[in-house]
Amino acid sequence: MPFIIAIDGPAASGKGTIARALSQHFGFHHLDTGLLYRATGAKGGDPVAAARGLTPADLARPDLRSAEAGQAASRIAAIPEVRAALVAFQHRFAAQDPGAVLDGRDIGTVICPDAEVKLYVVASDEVRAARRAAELGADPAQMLVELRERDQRDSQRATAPLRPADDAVVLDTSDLSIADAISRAITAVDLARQGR
Ligand SMILES: Nc1ncnc2c1ncn2[C@@H]1O[C@H](COP(=O)(O)OP(=O)(O)OP(=O)(O)O)[C@@H](O)[C@H]1O
Ligand SMILES: Nc1ccn([C@@H]2O[C@H](COP(=O)(O)O)[C@@H](O)[C@H]2O)c(=O)n1
Repeated sequence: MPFIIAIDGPAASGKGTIARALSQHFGFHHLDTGLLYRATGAKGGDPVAAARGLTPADLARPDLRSAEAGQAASRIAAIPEVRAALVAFQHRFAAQDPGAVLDGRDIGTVICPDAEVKLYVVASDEVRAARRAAELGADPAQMLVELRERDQRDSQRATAPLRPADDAVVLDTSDLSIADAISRAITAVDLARQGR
């Protein structure tokens, strides 16, 4: 049975950074599920058809990390048929040996509710905005508005809203260096592997 690590949390909290590090440390596959929604939103046209027809080339578009692509993703992610179209791909990905790390908004609650480890990564709004602004070369105040708008939409939608699974370990990275955040995540996974 593959070992599954589910990582969820609000925008720019550090999910992807931790997920990449865990996948390298444990030799697991990694899927940034936000990319599926970003690519769907960026395609334009009917979002349900776009989600059903996603190709590897769509996922490799160079413009997917922008704030605009994030907002477009968040809007189409509220459509239940879009989410349904992306489930099978995520399940296939998670089924790979020896294990997989998936990060997103509904991994521990909807996509992989039986994941061996569930992390819910958070950081204060201001810290997240500052980090994302530094990454994109953008204005922190503008980023704060953008992230809050996206978080609100993601957590208030009816289907698969952003929320921690009941059995998730909450990891607040506000005052943690990247190395310390990764180290805590590795410890959480090591504990779960010992108990397997
Ligand atoms: N603990 C940390 N300390 C400082 N910077 C960090 C930390 N964790 C992540 N970062 C930086 O913050 C930014 C956002 O991190 P990351 O992309 O991992 O977040 P995310 O939750 O995956 O975002 P998204 O929801 O948009 O996919 C990146 O520039 C990353 O390098
Ligand atoms: N499992 C997921 C992953 C992402 N979303 C939506 O996509 C947006 C972009 O995600 P990033 O992780 O790249 O920031 C995000 O704001 C969500 O609306 C999702 O719904 N479920």
